Amino acid sequence: MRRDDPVRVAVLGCGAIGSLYAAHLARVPGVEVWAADPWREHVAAIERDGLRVTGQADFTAPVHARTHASDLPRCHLGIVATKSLHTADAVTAAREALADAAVVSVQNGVGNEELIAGVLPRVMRGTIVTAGAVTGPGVVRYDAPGDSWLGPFEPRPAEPGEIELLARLLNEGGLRTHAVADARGPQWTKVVFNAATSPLSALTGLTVGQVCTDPALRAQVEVLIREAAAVCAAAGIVLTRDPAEAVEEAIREAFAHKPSMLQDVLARRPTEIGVLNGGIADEGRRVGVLTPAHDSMVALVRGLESSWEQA
Ligand SMILES: NC(=O)C1=CN([C@@H]2O[C@H](COP(=O)(O)OP(=O)(O)OC[C@H]3O[C@@H](n4cnc5c(N)ncnc54)[C@H](OP(=O)(O)O)[C@@H]3O)[C@@H](O)[C@H]2O)C=CC1
Ligand SMILES: CC(C)(CO)C(=O)C(=O)O
Repeated sequence: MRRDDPVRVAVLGCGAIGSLYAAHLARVPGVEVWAADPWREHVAAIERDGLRVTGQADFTAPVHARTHASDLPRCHLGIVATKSLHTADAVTAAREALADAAVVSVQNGVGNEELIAGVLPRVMRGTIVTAGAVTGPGVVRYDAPGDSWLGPFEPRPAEPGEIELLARLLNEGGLRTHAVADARGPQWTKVVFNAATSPLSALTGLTVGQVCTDPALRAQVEVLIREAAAVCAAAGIVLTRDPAEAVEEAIREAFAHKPSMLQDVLARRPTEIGVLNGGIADEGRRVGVLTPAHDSMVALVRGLESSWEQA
């Protein structure tokens, strides 16, 4: 990269999270953001009017958008922000644009980095607590701020300088981000929180704050946390914060947010239950810890999904 060249960042999946990260990065001088998303009206609106952020921030940023990742130029950095079910397709379609890029997953759950590394050379683990939802073509509502953590994906790591560069650009754009040497702790800490709260929201229709403040549901949240924490302990994964603290923070900062799994249920899309509670259950089997509560969540959410096919 020459000194005066823009830093080009590709964003794959320009939904809630892709839009928030694309818009914040696009307002950093010297950064050019290219988003790929199949939704034609959204892409057309972004190209025409820019990407508008409402809610916790209010600005519009110039983002290039395309419906096909094969139309993106060569980029230095990539952000994968599709749902996990679409990770493999998204990176495969973007393989030319990202052939020499360092690429991060900002998705929830486990297993996305492995899929990205199956196609692309240098990968980062990313964990984000930022929350939002797309409210119409070209517009994303920023529901709750939150830190992001970026670190190497051990089998095919991005270079430390690339991780620091992306963290610096996100910080300059207004999203507080930490470059860390080992991102597994933050990632599993978020997985535990999501797996303890998102399926309960998805099954009841309640926001994250409502789930965490309803005494009966909160008791289930605690059971799910205890089971997941036992799996992490047996697997040698060190959580970076007490999940109970994350629950309190969600009540304070994101009370009215509908978790992305609830957004999926409301839109009758397949959820990420398999990479959240399913990921914990798989790890539990690997290390010999039973996970009946997470198994129940997987069965219930999968049952809900299959009811749509049968309706
Ligand atoms: N929403 C939130 O507040 C949070 C979400 N997350 C995580 O972030 C990730 C993204 O979630 P979210 O932004 O909510 O999801 P959205 O559904 O809002 O956005 C995903 C976007 O990716 C698009 N897409 C699907 N397939 C492809 C493809 N092959 N190439 C490019 N784009 C594609 C989707 O289009 P289409 O709809 O047509 O399929 C959609 O527009 C998930 O892992 C989620 O768990 C993490 C923290 C908070
Ligand atoms: C923002 C948060 C933490 C809410 O549960 C989330 O990860 C999601 O919506 O999936």
